Amino acid sequence: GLGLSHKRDENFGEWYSEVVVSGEMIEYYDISGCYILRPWTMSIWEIMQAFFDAEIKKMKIKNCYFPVFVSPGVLQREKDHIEGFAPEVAWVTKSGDTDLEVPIALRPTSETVMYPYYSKWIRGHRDLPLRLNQWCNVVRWELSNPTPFIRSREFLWQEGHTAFATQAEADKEVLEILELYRRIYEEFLAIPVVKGKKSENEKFAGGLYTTSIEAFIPNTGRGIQGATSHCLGQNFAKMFDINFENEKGEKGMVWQNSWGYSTRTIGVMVMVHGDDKGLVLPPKVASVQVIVIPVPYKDADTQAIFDACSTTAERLNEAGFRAEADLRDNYSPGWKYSHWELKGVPLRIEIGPKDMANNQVRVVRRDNASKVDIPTSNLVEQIKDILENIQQSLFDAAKQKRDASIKVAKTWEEFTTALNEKKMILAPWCDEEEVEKDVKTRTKGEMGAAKSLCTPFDQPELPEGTLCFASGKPATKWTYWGRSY
Ligand SMILES: O=C1CCCN[C@@H]1CCCn1cnc2cc(F)c(F)cc2c1=O
Ligand SMILES: [Mg+2]
Repeated sequence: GLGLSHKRDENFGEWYSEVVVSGEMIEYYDISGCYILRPWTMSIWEIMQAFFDAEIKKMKIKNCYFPVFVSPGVLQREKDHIEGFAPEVAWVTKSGDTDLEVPIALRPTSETVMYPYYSKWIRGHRDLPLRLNQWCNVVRWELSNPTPFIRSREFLWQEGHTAFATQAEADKEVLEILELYRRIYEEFLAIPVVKGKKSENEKFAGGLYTTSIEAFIPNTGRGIQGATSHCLGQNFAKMFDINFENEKGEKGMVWQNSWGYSTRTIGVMVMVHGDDKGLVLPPKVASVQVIVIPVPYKDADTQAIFDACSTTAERLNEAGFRAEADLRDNYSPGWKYSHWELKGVPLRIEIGPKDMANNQVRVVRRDNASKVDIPTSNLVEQIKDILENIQQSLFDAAKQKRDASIKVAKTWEEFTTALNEKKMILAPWCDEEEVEKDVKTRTKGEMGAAKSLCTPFDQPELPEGTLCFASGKPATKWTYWGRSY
């Protein structure tokens, strides 16, 4: 029968795996770490993509498509970029039963695929800025525990790759893109995130600096990187000889950025908003925002009830909402309620004989199960208000839970206590790499080590003489720490 067999607060991992399948988002696949993305997932991905694609087009960024295959030569061009990642690279070694002369890698990211051509295309300052993006899949043969959306061997993302004449232009774009990522999380997925800068230890090794948005999963007490926007500096320009002649005829290397977000966003949304009845979709990304369900009664006029349901769905769709009527005659109303609750549809409309007689419909919210009767005369306006209210209250609830998971720690004792309480820890840090490595060593365990999540742009006051929680040296900044995905 319907209904989940795992409770969110009892066995989060089992609950998560079951809810993405029962909600018809994911189908497990016969290759470990690979998942089938069903329409219920793709519609969410497409809604976010439509927003982000429109926004980058306003910034004059153009879409392109580079091959998925990478020749080994270029992939290994950047030593410290690739060394740590080598085990994750998947290789094509045969065609048919013939070995390839040279094995070919599948792109884990496209810097090394694209930048030899950036070198070719960029000659003079008039060729700048060059700003390209691609929507594609990438392959990373992850070895640690695969999790739908969160950690898979193939995933969908967009990757932006831009080149500028000056560092100032690059710095500015890094933050413009990061703001778009914040909007995806906070305005569409109703998930609060922290904007900040990654530590030297956690940043993209091939780049100059990394900014990110960090989310938090209170149930597991783990931070999760939501999206990244890197300034690559001139590192890749040096490696791939990407230079240009400026107005004065001088040769200079370009300044580059690369930035991406992936289908991981959807997994974070499931974890943050889901409950024991299944998915809970924020209206902004719900492919069905309102499901209309007929409640026929033995001697009532069933056809009239079904017609009222179709009309109600039509009126809502004409008003720009995404509504459907579930008129299947082989399922009971009760079965339909559970089914669409599992799938996380934000709003249910029930229409039975009494509702018909009173020219009203019964509206049930998925987030708080509240019921209200609405006169059909004022339907569109009230549905609009309720959906906006659901979006806002999902965000508010998630923010309240996330804020309750943040703890300030000024000493090692307070830090480890908060870590064991599954908190996201805000601590004063001396910003020394060795100290961060030391924190990882000292917190190693079966739950995984703690690491820095980001140094928030929004820095609290740091009183003179505040000491680092881990080293006792003078602290220079507040940084978020925690276990992470
Ligand atoms: O994070 C982004 C945004 C989109 C464009 N790329 C950057 C940096 C990607 C960092 N990264 C991340 N993972 C990798 C995995 C690999 F197997 C590999 F060969 C390389 C990488 C790798 O460079
Ligand atoms: Mg990785």
